[in-house]
Parts: sequence; structure tokens; C-alpha cells
Amino acid sequence: MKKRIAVLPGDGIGPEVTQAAVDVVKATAKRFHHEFEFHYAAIGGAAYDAVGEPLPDQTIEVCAASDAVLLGSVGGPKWDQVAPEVRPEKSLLALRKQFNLYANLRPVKAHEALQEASPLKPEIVEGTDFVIVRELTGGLYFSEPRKKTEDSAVDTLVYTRKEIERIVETAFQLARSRNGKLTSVDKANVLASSKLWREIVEEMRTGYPDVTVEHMLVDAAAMQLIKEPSSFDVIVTENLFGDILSDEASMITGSLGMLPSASVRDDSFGVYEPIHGSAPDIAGQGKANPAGAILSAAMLLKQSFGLTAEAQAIEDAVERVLKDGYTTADLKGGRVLSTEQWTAKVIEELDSESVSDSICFSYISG
Ligand SMILES: NC(=O)C1=CN([C@@H]2O[C@H](COP(=O)(O)OP(=O)(O)OC[C@H]3O[C@@H](n4cnc5c(N)ncnc54)[C@H](O)[C@@H]3O)[C@@H](O)[C@H]2O)C=CC1
Ligand SMILES: CC(C)CC(=O)C(=O)O
Ligand SMILES: [Mg+2]
Repeated sequence: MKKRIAVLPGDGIGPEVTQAAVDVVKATAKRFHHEFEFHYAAIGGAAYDAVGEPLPDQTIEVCAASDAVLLGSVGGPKWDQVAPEVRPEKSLLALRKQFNLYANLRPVKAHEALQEASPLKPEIVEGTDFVIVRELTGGLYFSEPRKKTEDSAVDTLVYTRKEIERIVETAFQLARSRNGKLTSVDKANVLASSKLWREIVEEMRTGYPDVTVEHMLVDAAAMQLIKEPSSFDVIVTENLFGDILSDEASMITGSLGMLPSASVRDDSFGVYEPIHGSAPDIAGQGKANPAGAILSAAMLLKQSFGLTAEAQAIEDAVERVLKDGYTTADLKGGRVLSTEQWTAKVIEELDSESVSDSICFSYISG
């Protein structure tokens, strides 16, 4: 298969973890005989430093001309004061809006080998396997008016019926393809937007009699995630709640660095990125955990290109590296490797899998 992937490394640890993901995709392409072209473009502070804008037209063009996008992370203190135009809404959020990527899928799967790495007890972590479906182009991060003066500040939270319906539809479909349980998280005891959200979920559930629906207020959901994470299957929620709950949920797996994500729309195009930020505190030190970025690349292959076996091969390789006890500095325990070393282990595993495949093949054919 021939495909074109845009690569937007961004800032901080973005370039480190994105390079890890690209290396793993290249190794996968070699093993499965695909031809992927990688087209790099700048975003965030890196783009601002290069051309004076955090989301240059050229970057949008590179993405538009590609089948999918791999992204690192944007922003950092270097730009916060001197260049407020590098704020995420001018780069990452603008990119999501530009390509109408309204659905952000964030799988949270506990890795058996990392049960001890989580601050939660192993018996709580065990069996955790759910997906947060976060609405990504509406709500507080986008609604107007939004302004700040010396004495007051305004943010606005708007959701239209159409925006809610399409994300809830995505979540119902996903729940149907998984274990048939949907938890809709809102704050319907207070917020008008949440009241509408809840009404729409109630209307739409009649179309999905095979899916069990529960409503949960966001504060209770934050508690339940820690108390009994294995009770969730698919969580659907609005932009801000999904952002916060997914960082919280990442610690079930042991680290913010572990979680991948897919930002998608109705066709096969998508932007794939780890859920973490640019982590300026560890940037450039080889300490970044590349698992979230690597697993995002696996999501890209599966969701945008339909390459299920290839995605599975990456996930299996990651799992085996963890099982062998190799970790990065953010994870409690294990033999700590640098970003590059840990990525090399994943690639070794991918290659060794291909050797055992060919042995198996010659055995069968012989
Ligand atoms: N998607 C994006 O590009 C996002 C960008 N940001 C931006 O990132 C900058 C830093 O934000 P923070 O609040 O510090 O959040 P952050 O997610 O960058 O980091 C939070 C903590 O987690 C650690 N961490 C994050 N990813 C890691 C990884 N892969 N491996 C090991 N440790 C990891 C960091 O070292 C830090 O201690 C800000 O400028 C923020 O606006 C924040 C969140 C998302
Ligand atoms: C700019 C932020 C909304 C990015 C973020 O934290 C996220 O998408 O998870
Ligand atoms: Mg976030």
C-alpha cells in the first residue's frame, strides 16, 4: 500500500516521541511491504520561530495533501510570555477545527506488565479497557465570546444539537462494536449545554437497544475512574471534561506518556497524537515515554489505512517490551531505558516477529 503521512513534531518532547513513532511505522512498512512517504511540517512554537506563525498555511497544505497526520505536541514556557500567539488555540485547536476533527478517541487499556507502575492497586487496575470519546471542536475551547480584561474574563460554552448528535453517534457505534456499554458524562445538574447533551443521548438510545446507557455527572465520573475503572466500556463527553478525565485516566496505566489518541471525522482522514503535552521539564533529555506516540501510530494504520494486522503487530511489540520489563523514567519500576533505546526495543520486537512469521511460513510450506 502507498500512503502519504504528514508529520508535525511540534515542540518540547514532541519531536522526540514523533521520531519514535515514525521509526516504528517505517519498520512496520518494511515488514509488511508498504510504501509510506513522510512529509514533515512545522506547528506551534517551532513554526512560530521558523516563519512567525504557529499554524502556517504550508502546514495546512501538507496535511491536506496527506492521508493522515502524526503529531507530537505544541507549546511551552519559551513562548508563553514573548509570543502569546503561540497559544494552543492558534495551532493545535485551529488545526482540529480546520479539518473538522470532531471526535477524539482515547483508549485507556491497562498493560498487565505495568500494574505495579500505576499508583492504583493492581486489583483495581486489572481488566481496565475503555475508550474516552471526547468531543473535540466545540464547547469552551471554541465558543465566543471569549475575552479577558484586567478585571474580568469571559469564556462561553456552546453546543449545538448537530455537534452533540454526531459525537454521541460515534460513541454509540463504538460501544456497539465493543461491550455494549455507554457512559455519558455531563454536568446536567447545572449546565444548560449538559441538559441538552443528556436529552439527546436519551433520544438517540432508542436507536441502540443493544447498548446499555448510563449518565454520570463529571465529578462522580472522576471519582469512579479511580474507584472502579474496569466498570467502563465507552465514555462519551464534551471537550473540556474529556480533556481532564483522560489525563486522569492515563495514570491507571502508569503514566500520561502511555496514552494514544485519534482525532477523526466522517472519512478516513485523521490526526494521531499522544494525549500528553510538550513536557518542557524533560524535553531534550531522552526521558520521554514514546509509547503514547507509537500507539497513536498504530491507531493511524488501523483507522486511516485499515491496516489491522500492522496495527496489532505494533501493539503486540509494545506489550512484549513492557513484559520484558523495559520502561522509561516516568514509569515506576522496570529497567529504565531512554526514549531511543525503548523505541529500538519495540523495533527489535517487530523484526523478531517477522523472523518467527517466516519460520512459521517455511514450516507450513515445507
Ligand atoms: N496536545 C498538546 O500539544 C498539548 C500541549 N500542552 C502544552 O504543553 C505544555 C506543558 O504542559 P503541561 O501542563 O506540563 O502538560 P504535559 O502533558 O506536557 O506534562 C505534564 C507532566 O507529565 C509529564 N509527561 C508528559 N508526557 C510525558 C511523556 N511522554 N513521558 C514522560 N513524561 C511525560 C511531564 O514531564 C510533566 O511532568 C504547555 O505549554 C501546554 O499548553 C498541554 C497539553 C496538550
Ligand atoms: C490545547 C489543549 C486543549 C490540548 C490538550 O490538552 C488536549 O487536547 O488534550
Ligand atoms: Mg489534554
